[in-house]
Amino acid sequence: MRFVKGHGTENDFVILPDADGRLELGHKQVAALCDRRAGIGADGVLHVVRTKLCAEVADQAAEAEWFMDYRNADGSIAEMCGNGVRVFARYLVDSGLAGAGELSIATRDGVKRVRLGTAGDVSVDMGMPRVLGVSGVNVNGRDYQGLNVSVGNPHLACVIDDPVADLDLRYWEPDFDHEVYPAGVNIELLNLVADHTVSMRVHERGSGETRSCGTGTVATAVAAAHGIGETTGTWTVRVPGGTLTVTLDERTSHLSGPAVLVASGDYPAVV
Ligand SMILES: N[C@@H](CCC[C@H](N)C(=O)O)C(=O)O
Repeated sequence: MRFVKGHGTENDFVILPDADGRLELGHKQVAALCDRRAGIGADGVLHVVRTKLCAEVADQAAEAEWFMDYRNADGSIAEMCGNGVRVFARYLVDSGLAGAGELSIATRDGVKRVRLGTAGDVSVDMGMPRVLGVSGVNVNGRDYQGLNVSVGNPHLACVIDDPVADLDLRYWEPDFDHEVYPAGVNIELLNLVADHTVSMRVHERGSGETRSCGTGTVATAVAAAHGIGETTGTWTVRVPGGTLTVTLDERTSHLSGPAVLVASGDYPAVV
């Protein structure tokens, strides 16, 4: 099975080209591919398949030839992945499946418009994030409150006073409100570190702590802006794997940053 490996600010993905929709990807297969010791290793899988072949998104086929069928490292399915869609676009262009410049990609959260810049950056129109209320989470005995933000997928973004760099999240099993988040949640913990600049750590649903999360940085920007009484503006979000830029306006949000392909090869079998 052919694969390509890529990442966006070290949120890393196994890309599986499957133009004709022949691959049958189950939870176990995805988890085996993403295993960092026994597999290729990644935070998730980007299955590249023609939109018209997938019933769940076939209505997007007129606008977007390719569907980003995203899976978390544990094999679970998510609606959207902000870094994933940027890496997916990089793959389509570098492999000749799409022309450079702007392109549309089908996702479970609808068609996303992506633009490849000349300096290696990839930007995506993430749509209008929705603030759904407030909720709480316990981190190693400390209770934090945050904003419940939908960026197509669910987030709890908490502005906290404790420095995020000092948090020990190695054995953390997020303790969140299951009535608010019946399908699980991605949790962002953030500090304001300068004007419109935040440091963020994230625990992703289905993948654990990752070094970056695109939808998470959008939720983070929304929560940070909310904390200072704003709803629009440009935010720099520092994550363990690099830096992303989020712009919020009255209609939508944009996410921008690097997206690179680092390896390709043949994987012997999908177990
Ligand atoms: N890393 C992604 C988000 C991937 C999906 C998430 N774990 C979920 O289950 O909702 C991003 O860059 O947005």
